[in-house]
Amino acid sequence: MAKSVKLENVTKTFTDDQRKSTHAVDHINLHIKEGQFTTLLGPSGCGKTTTLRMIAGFEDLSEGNIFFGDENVKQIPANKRDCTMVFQSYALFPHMTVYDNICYGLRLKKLSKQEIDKRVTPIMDIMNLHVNANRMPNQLSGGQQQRVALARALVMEPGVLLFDEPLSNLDAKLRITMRDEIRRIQKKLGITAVYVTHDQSEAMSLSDQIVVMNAGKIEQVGTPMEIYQQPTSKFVSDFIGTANFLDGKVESQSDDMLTVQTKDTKLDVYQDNALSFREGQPVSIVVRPEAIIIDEQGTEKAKVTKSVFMGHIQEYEVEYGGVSLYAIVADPGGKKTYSAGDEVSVRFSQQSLHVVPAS
Ligand SMILES: Nc1ncnc2c1ncn2[C@@H]1O[C@H](COP(=O)(O)OP(=O)(O)OP(=O)(O)O)[C@@H](O)[C@H]1O
Repeated sequence: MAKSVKLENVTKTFTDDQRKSTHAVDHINLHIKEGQFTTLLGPSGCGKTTTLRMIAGFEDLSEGNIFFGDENVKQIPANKRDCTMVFQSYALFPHMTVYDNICYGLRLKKLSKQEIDKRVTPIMDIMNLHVNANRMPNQLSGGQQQRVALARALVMEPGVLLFDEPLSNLDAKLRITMRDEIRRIQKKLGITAVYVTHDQSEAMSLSDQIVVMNAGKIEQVGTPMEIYQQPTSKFVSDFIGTANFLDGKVESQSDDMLTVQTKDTKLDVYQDNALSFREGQPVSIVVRPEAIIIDEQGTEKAKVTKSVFMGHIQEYEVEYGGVSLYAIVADPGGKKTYSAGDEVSVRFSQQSLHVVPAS
């Protein structure tokens, strides 16, 4: 049965031979609801794998507690925890057939042959693995091997399913197919999933909840849309999607509206997340590339420095008030396009602007 996962003040400090300490994970708190797909996302070294390994029980906690449902699992060894991990390296047994690999954990649990068949057959159906049942892992493609690894984890019916960058050894196209498959099966079976990746598009497409980590701490937790549209820091805005920043100071605020004075202009920005600001505070306006309207009708003058036709979009770089802005125009066919050197004006689609603290 799917279980919730709660991390309470979880900390991991590694100490090397020279007694130098690394705070890999630094007092994090997180709640993952049962049946939810949560992704830990962040740059290399931010602590995502260490967090996942602590949930799995492969790594002891330096401080804090981890709960599966109401049960504190801190003292429970990995092989006794109600969770299974799918690894980047597949970790299949090379001398066993696909079927035997998938059954391995159930045989260890001493389930009868009928019980094993009852669990394995539907999973092999879902994952389209029957044709390969008698093959050895080295006779399979990378994608097929990862499917076997996933099936082997699923038949255990774990309370929590953990994924450590499971798709990073696959080519780009197969990664997309497999991630769709993982999401479909996770939803169908209602499993609680915790997934580690540094690939933002993977995180966006898979997750109910994204946890953005930076230097051992959690920067922000939210749905993919919240993380993209209402980032709470420059780090998150820059890490998820592409962001331009216009620096300025809060001039005034009322209810859900902030007026920000930048070097060249004054912009009103809706602010609908938990951040609060004071007048005079240095801030940055996050401007997504698709929020920039380029034409000749506005008063804010800019100069095109780069223009690239990409088929479905036109990419621009424009020089505006000493800042280089990256802009994209969707569906450029039929719209006027501009070339490097053209004088244009820029406007910003107000709905897509967002304010974060300057640092
Ligand atoms: N066994 C260890 N001993 C010492 N330091 C470690 C150990 N494992 C991880 N670290 C350090 O802890 C920090 C977090 O590492 P972690 O592997 O959790 O990051 P990550 O976000 O998963 O990175 P990546 O995407 O590169 O795998 C890093 O600074 C790393 O060097």
